[in-house]
Order: sequence, then C-alpha cells, then structure tokens
Amino acid sequence: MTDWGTPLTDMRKAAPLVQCMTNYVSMNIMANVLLAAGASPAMVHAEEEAAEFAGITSALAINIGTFSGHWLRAMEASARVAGERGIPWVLDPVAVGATSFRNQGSTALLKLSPTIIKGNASEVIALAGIGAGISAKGKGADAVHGVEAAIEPAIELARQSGAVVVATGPVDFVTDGSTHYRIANGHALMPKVTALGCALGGIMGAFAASGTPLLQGTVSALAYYGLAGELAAEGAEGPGSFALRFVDALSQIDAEMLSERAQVTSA
Ligand SMILES: Nc1ncnc2c1ncn2[C@@H]1O[C@H](COP(=O)(O)OP(=O)(O)O)[C@@H](O)[C@H]1O
Ligand SMILES: Cc1ncsc1CCOP(=O)(O)O
Ligand SMILES: [Mg+2]
Repeated sequence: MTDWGTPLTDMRKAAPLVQCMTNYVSMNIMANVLLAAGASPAMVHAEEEAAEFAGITSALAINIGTFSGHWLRAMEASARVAGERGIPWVLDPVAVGATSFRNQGSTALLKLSPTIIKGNASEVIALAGIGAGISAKGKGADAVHGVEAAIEPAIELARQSGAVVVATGPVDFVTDGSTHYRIANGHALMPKVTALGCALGGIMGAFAASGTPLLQGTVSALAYYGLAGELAAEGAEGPGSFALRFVDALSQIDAEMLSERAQVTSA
C-alpha cells in the first residue's frame, strides 16, 4: 500500500521555492498556506521579471483568476522557462469557459505543457471541451458540476496534454490518463472560503518539486489539504474562523497523521 505521508516529509525537507503567478484574491492566502505547509512562496508576476524568476524557482503555479494581457504574456514566458528547465508547473484555469479571453488564454497556456492541471469540476469540463468544440461553464470561479461529470473529461485532458489532471470537489479525482485516484478528505466549509482552491495549486507545485513521483505527490497533496479542512472544521464557527484554523492545521499535520487519515482509493 502506498504511504501517502512520505511525500509531505519530502516536501518539508526540500522546502521548495514556489513562484506564484496568481490572482489578486488569492495572493495572501496562497502565500500563508505555502508557508504553513513548509514551502517558500514568492508572488512574482510582472512581465519585466517573471520569466527571469522562473529561472531560479523550484516550481511555478499559474492561475488565471484575475489575469489580463500583460499577465498572460508573463505567464507564457515563465511557463516556457519552466519547461526548458524541467521544473514542475501547475495550471489553474479559473473560470475557464466564462469568457473567450479565458478560453484563449487557457488554450495558449495548455500548449506549453503544464505538469499539473487543476480545476474544479466545471473548469476541467470546460477546458477539456474547448479542444473538442464543446462549450461549458461554471458559475464564475465556482463549480456547478459534480466531480463525476468531470471524470471522462479529466482523463481525456490528461491523455491529450500529458499532464496530471485534478478535478476538485467533495471527492477529488486525479488522473495521468491511465492511473486514477479518488481522494475523499475535505470539508464542506472549504468552498466557502475564497481562493482555497487557488492556494492548493501552490501546494501541488511544492509537492511536485520535492522528488516524489508526480502522481503520488499530487494525491498526497490533496489528502493533506483535505485533512487540514477536516481538522480545521472541528470547532470552527463558520468560514472565517475555519480559514484561520485551516492554516494552523496545515502546519500541524505530520506524515504519520497523514498516512493514517488519508482517504485515497484507486479508481
Ligand atoms: N463539498 C466539499 N466537501 C469536502 N471538500 C471539498 C468540498 N468542496 C471542495 N472541497 C475541497 O476544497 C478544495 C478546493 O476545491 P474546490 O472548491 O473544488 O476548488 P475551487 O475553489 O477552485 O472551486 C479541494 O481540496 C477540495 O477537495
Ligand atoms: C472569486 C475570484 N474571482 C476571480 S479569481 C477568484 C478566486 C477564486 O478562488 P477559488 O478558485 O479558489 O475558489
Ligand atoms: Mg479554483
């Protein structure tokens, strides 16, 4: 049986530098989440410097949540550098499907071979559909589809892109196109805190930069994140206190606890 705790130990040993090109909503929580987990965040997105910084980072997280033209150019340049260096980069196509700019931007980034594509169910369905000419959308950044509806699109997207694809929701689905996992850890308060999904993109980058095989590290990252949600919900009075407790929980979970409480099934 796979030990889902070891990737957390590996990530903390590596304490990887993660370059985050992420939306304005998520910057603070993403940085705090990465610090609490044991990684080192840097929010570097300017067109003048992002690609240069991609030359020294250990992982890159790209999130289109509040992007615009100059952001997209900086993202493409940074993703190219990540590809040349062989470091992992994560694409979070927030609200893809909602506008043609998001569809074009996501398609351009997809061509640069992300290591991991992570979205909620609606985003995975929309991104997979663009290539096939199928139109689908969520409710802005929030999902309206269940994860089950994203499974076939996720597998197809993984096969076509070569990325590990993650569809998040009450039970997360992860696939590299041939091997699939479901992760049941998590709590219903998680989607009530904005940008918690975005911050997860940074965590996935950190796990992917730590020497663990990609699929195993991604599954472990999801179980770790969901477990933090479960622990944070104990005693939380609502989304506000939950968010604070969530960051605390990320720092408190150790490899042993994660091994014991990870709810992972191969699918
Ligand atoms: N209803 C739920 N129950 C348990 N965990 C959830 C639920 N919805 C989302 N999550 C968890 O919240 C995190 C963010 O997922 P999600 O809300 O789907 O992303 P986004 O914020 O990008 O829309 C993931 O770790 C996911 O497992
Ligand atoms: C609300 C919002 N609007 C643009 S980006 C963003 C944050 C989305 O965060 P998440 O994808 O984690 O829900
Ligand atoms: Mg999201």
